[in-house]
Amino acid sequence: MLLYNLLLLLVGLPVLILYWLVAHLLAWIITFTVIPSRLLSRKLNWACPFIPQIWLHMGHFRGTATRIGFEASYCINFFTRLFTLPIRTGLPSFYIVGFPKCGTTSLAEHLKRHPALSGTAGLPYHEALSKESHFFEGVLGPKHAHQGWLYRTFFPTLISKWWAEKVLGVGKWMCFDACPVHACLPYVAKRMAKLTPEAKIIVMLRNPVQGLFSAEIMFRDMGIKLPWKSLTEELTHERSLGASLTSGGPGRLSYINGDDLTMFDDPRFDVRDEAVSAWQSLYKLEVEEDLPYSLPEFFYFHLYSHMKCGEYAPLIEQYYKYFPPENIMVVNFSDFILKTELVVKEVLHFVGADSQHFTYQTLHAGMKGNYHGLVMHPTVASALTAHYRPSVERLQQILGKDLGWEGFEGLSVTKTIPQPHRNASEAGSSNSASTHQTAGLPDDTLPRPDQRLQQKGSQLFRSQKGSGALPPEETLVTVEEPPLQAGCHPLLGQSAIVNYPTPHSILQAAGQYGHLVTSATPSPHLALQLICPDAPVDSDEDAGCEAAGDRSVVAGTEQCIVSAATQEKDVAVTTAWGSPHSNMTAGMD
Ligand SMILES: Nc1ncnc2c1ncn2[C@@H]1O[C@H](COP(=O)(O)OS(=O)(=O)O)[C@@H](OP(=O)(O)O)[C@H]1O
Repeated sequence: MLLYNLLLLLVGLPVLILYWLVAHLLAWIITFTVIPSRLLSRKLNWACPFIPQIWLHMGHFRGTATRIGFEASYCINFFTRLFTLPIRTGLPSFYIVGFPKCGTTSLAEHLKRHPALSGTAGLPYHEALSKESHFFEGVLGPKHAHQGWLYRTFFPTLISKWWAEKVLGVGKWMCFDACPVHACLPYVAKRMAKLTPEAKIIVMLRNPVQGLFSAEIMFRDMGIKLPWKSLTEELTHERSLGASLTSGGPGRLSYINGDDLTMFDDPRFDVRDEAVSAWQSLYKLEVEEDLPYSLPEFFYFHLYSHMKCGEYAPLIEQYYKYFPPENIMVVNFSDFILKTELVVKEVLHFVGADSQHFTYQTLHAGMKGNYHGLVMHPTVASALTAHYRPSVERLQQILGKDLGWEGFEGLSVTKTIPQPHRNASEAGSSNSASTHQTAGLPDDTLPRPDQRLQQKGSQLFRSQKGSGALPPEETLVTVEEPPLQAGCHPLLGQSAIVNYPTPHSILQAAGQYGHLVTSATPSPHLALQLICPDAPVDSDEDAGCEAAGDRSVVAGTEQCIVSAATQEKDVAVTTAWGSPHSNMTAGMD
């Protein structure tokens, strides 16, 4: 063994160094003389469309100089990595998948201090690019966000492995990607599972209201002109559920507050149909499919997407769908900042790194925001808190614990939901499906805050569990506009028992499941029903409805009864749907 190492040192190392130098030289030549470097920079600016704004903000000379320096070093770095691909064999053993502004930079910095762990091989001087690849976000172009050989270019060479394992003897070398945007993009878990089915997943979570504000502060601090009015400004036009709802336009932030469904006219929270369908279409992207060309622009420049990033539950469920639960670790930001050392050691243990070789050291908070005394306006904060309540409740139910976030007290923590599984082969995963515990939810059971509500007659409603219909005194509220393309989708033929602890949370869940027909006054007999807005009435594809035994046509729409009565605690949700709809990519080209 000693002889082998000596031989490697004397022969292998000089060869590698020579190879490294040649690769560097080539990368420099290409960067400064050839078109590919322009294309590469264009791809970077496509994936991170705010970058040009940062340069603009710096003024002409400083901006231009920074741009040249940044693009050149980015290209040199990339081409060097590309030319040394044969000695880059590692894909991540684990990921810090997100969420943004939840302490991912700090955690990554701590982990990188372990001699057996390496982050990405991106620009070493760059706080973000040295830890996050943005690969699945399409930083190498919308066509390449699934290609394993390209993904390998983001990770260190065999030299790091050899150094850690053979020279330092600190155990198995591992590399990781800590790109927090990945958790926000619902198609990513599937792609990760395909490339690295055995990988471990670390998810960091923070009070979503704080996370959203932190993101806004970061963007504004970078000089990015955000197309929405700051969250520091007061909320406009609050209306309560009632007669006025009929005149309410679609696409407003809505939430359930006490017994009221409250909506806002505030344009910041305007949720257009296209945005909703575009977001939902991301759940349906296949592993090898090209990313929608307008994805980055849509992602970074719509408050809607940033808000969606804070609705952690359906996004986290993607990971439970494609990875075994024992491979997923959830870190609460509040724990992380209070007990950093403990959490870091837990993470090291989770990923299988020996903490004997690690000495904890206090580090500065990575990506710390410059708030300049700014605070979110209280009306906005309380609206957002209320908006996120259903999703946080759901999250707590998935995790089976109270996250202790301010404004989210008193939510249910009964661990209920994730059960079914995902066919691993569909993701190309080698994991056995039976070992997977996944959310019993469809790919795109996303909260639908953008419903136009209308009073409706009780004939819309049919109770399924037990015998009868709702008690006559129940008033039914139907969401019937807009007939969103993606609103009805995907539970096709599945069924699940979901435990909703209060009638209230049913209302919330109904909001998540799509179009809602439910009682305005929650009661133990509360029921919910989903409408498939434009499923063909006589289509064969409506088998789901038939299986559920309930189907009716009202005002040209097909109704699929989704669930029936609750008896305070349990709701049998038999999902049954009409056909999912086409044109799921509305709003994106
Ligand atoms: N140790 C510690 N204590 C307190 N706060 C901490 C710590 N580590 C990270 N942070 C805060 O985490 C926020 C940055 O999160 P991320 O690194 O995930 O941001 S990013 O998505 O990568 O841009 C950012 O939050 P804000 O300052 O509120 O913006 C950091 O300050």
